[in-house]
Amino acid sequence: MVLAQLGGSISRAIQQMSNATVIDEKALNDCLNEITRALLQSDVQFKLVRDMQTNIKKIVNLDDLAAGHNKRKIIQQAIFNELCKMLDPGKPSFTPKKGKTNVVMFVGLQGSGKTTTCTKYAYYHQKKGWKPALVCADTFRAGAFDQLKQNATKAKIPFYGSYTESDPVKIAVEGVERFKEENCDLIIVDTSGRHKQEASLFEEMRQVSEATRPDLVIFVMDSSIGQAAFDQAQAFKQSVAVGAVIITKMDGHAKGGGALSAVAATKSPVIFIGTGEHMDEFEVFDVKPFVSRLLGMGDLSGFMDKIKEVVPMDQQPELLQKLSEGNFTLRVMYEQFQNLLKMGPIGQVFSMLPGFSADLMPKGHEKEGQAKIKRYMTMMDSMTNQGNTRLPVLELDNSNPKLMNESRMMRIARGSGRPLREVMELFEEYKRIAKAWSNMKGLGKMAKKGDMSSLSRNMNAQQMSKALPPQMLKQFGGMGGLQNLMKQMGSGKDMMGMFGGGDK
Ligand SMILES: Nc1nc2c(ncn2[C@@H]2O[C@H](COP(=O)(O)OP(=O)(O)OP(=O)(O)O)[C@@H](O)[C@H]2O)c(=O)[nH]1
Repeated sequence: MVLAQLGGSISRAIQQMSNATVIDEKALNDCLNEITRALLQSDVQFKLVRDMQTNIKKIVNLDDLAAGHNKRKIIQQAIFNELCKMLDPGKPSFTPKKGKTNVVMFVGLQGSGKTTTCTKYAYYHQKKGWKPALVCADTFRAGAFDQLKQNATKAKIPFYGSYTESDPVKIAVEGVERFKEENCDLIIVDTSGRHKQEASLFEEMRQVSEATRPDLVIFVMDSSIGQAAFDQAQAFKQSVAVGAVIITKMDGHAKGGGALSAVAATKSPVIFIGTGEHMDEFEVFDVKPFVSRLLGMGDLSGFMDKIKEVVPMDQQPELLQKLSEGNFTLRVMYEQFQNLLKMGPIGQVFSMLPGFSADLMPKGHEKEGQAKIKRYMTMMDSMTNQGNTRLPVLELDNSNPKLMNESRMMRIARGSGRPLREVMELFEEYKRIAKAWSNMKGLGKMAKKGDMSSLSRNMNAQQMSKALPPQMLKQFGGMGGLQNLMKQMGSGKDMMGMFGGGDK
């Protein structure tokens, strides 16, 4: 069961309980049993699930709730809170301070994605203006240094390691010293992984940790680890002071419930998740939006954050303005293509913008996607604009598709050296994106005002579902999830409303 299915099962259990004529002990028990089953099937540790059930029962004392109390909402709130609690140990992890020396050590089993994650972590911070550096203290796996070196070179991050030295402690100390001298503010030490928990791995890890005195130890865990997650995470925690967890391969078909167990075992928060093999397939992990999404309640603020992340700062107000006007000219499309190309694989995120479907930059076919976009841009370079024509109509700034008659298309094809068929394809693509864009008009206006709750007042779920790109709608848990989210926004007060619905 992948996490999305887990969310679906929990939401269904809540829904079933809500459909009961009276919410009594039996309805509550049925609901909790259903949730327990779903969590266990997702590899969440038995004890955690049992504790969750007990806690909910303690909070929701049906006998004490006077008539008129909204029992359903109280139960729903309790479930939401308990899930958040499972993922949130209650104290934040150490946060590296920019400009100061921070040493961060990565630990985990072999193949968990540790080396890849070290580079992702470095790259993430580098993009935010940090000066990261990578030290390869993995002398166990032949090729580990080459892998780190390759990744680091690609991301232009300084690295340190050795082909001949076999003592990981020595390499770690030398590397950390070197980068301290070079004033790097984030020194990342990658350590060896082994096939399974073994004494020598833990001893080596402990020695590296003792010698380098890291400010933070991050435990990297593959999301497919299953029920073994709790014991494994705990074993690492007992040897070194694990302070944070990163879960990798969340893009796969793993059950993912092990994440919940790892948090409990290490009492450390999940700080990032890995969502692919690429350097930037790496996301900051936030508990509440994650649980909201898990329960199919969507994460609208996440969408707006993503716009902020992918669109350059100086273009954001302009983009929101254009979104709110719904006036999608070819020039707007050209500019967004430019952004998309600059971002490379992160362009996946961009596909959350209206119309910019994943088809434009399909996962695993980014190169082809980029080539197509470049071809489109070459053709658009041959369109009339202020710089290259004295004609009264500037094709690039026009949003009327009727303007593009055959003679114009032929001229563009000739000018760009591309076949007419491709120019026609470009216009089809443009019309499709422009339509999706115009549907977003309302959302753009509200986003500009910063008033998300007005969404529910001004748009119904049906309109909204049309306005959203399909993959985003999916993320909200489809039409049902969107309805729930909008109800919550309607009440706008607290998380309780997220589950929507009338009183019982
Ligand atoms: N799909 C997917 N693959 C990932 C992710 N993170 C890492 N990988 C892949 O997992 C495999 C193992 O990753 P490594 O970084 O070599 O693992 P490691 O834990 O450093 O292994 P050792 O150095 O042997 O301990 C590689 O093929 C990575 O590309 C992720 O988030 N998603």
